[in-house]
Amino acid sequence: MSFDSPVLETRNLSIHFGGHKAVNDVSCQFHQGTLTTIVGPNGAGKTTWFNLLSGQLRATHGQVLLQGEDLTSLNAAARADRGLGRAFQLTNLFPGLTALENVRLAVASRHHTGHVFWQMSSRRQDIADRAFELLQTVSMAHRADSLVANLPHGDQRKLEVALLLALEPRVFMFDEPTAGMSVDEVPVILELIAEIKARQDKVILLVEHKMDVVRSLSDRIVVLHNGELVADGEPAEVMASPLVQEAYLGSTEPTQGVA
Ligand SMILES: Nc1ncnc2c1ncn2[C@@H]1O[C@H](COP(=O)(O)OP(=O)(O)OP(=O)(O)O)[C@@H](O)[C@H]1O
Repeated sequence: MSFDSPVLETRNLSIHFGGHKAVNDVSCQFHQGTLTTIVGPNGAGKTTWFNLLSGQLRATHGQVLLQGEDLTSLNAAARADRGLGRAFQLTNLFPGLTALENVRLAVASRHHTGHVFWQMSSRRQDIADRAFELLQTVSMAHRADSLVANLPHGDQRKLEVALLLALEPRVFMFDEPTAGMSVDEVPVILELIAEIKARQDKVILLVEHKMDVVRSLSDRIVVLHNGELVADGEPAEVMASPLVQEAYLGSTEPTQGVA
């Protein structure tokens, strides 16, 4: 593969529920070091398209390729193993474990650490150290021993990012990472995403309603409408398009609530 080859690609990706084309013929390429935000009105197909990428849903037709490998027939776990990492709005967290224990499990799973290795104290220390480091990365070290069930929503979302970082994916998929967060917490998550992007070695995909805050982060905006890709380009260009503002974003004010 050449340097310019896309890391992730969808080819004519589609899923039809009965006669309803929830995602229809979406072809897109994503390159290393880029952050793309996916927007569109409610029901446009954003989450369904994410589900098709991560393997929660199987395509009616079309393909998903990661670094040239066709993942279309693989399930979600196998795709995650290949490097497709998705934050799942808290469903990946174990509420009865502490924050640190959650991250430790993610670090151990990344390194396929089975029961025997888990017993080795040096290995266990490496995993614990890495887990604590990741908690620090998401500004959660002071919560290491808190039960996840007792954490505020914003802290749970930050923890979820730590879990994702632990898996060291090639592609990061964030579905509304700031949903339900307080005004104070939003910048923390955005800063984390900006840091991941700054490393220039990942692909980041974002579905996010708060376009005013993510616009500066995005290299590109893809607009879905009725399951189809209707605009794709640099943020300023896409957001300025009257077609996109009026027909697809439902507003002539591009700065608020457009996803
Ligand atoms: N399992 C399913 N069975 C039938 N229809 C579905 C299924 N999943 C999604 N849909 C339909 O597909 C369309 C796209 O839904 P999707 O949730 O992907 O939209 P979205 O752009 O993420 O919307 P929102 O911004 O409201 O989250 C909707 O019309 C939805 O009702």
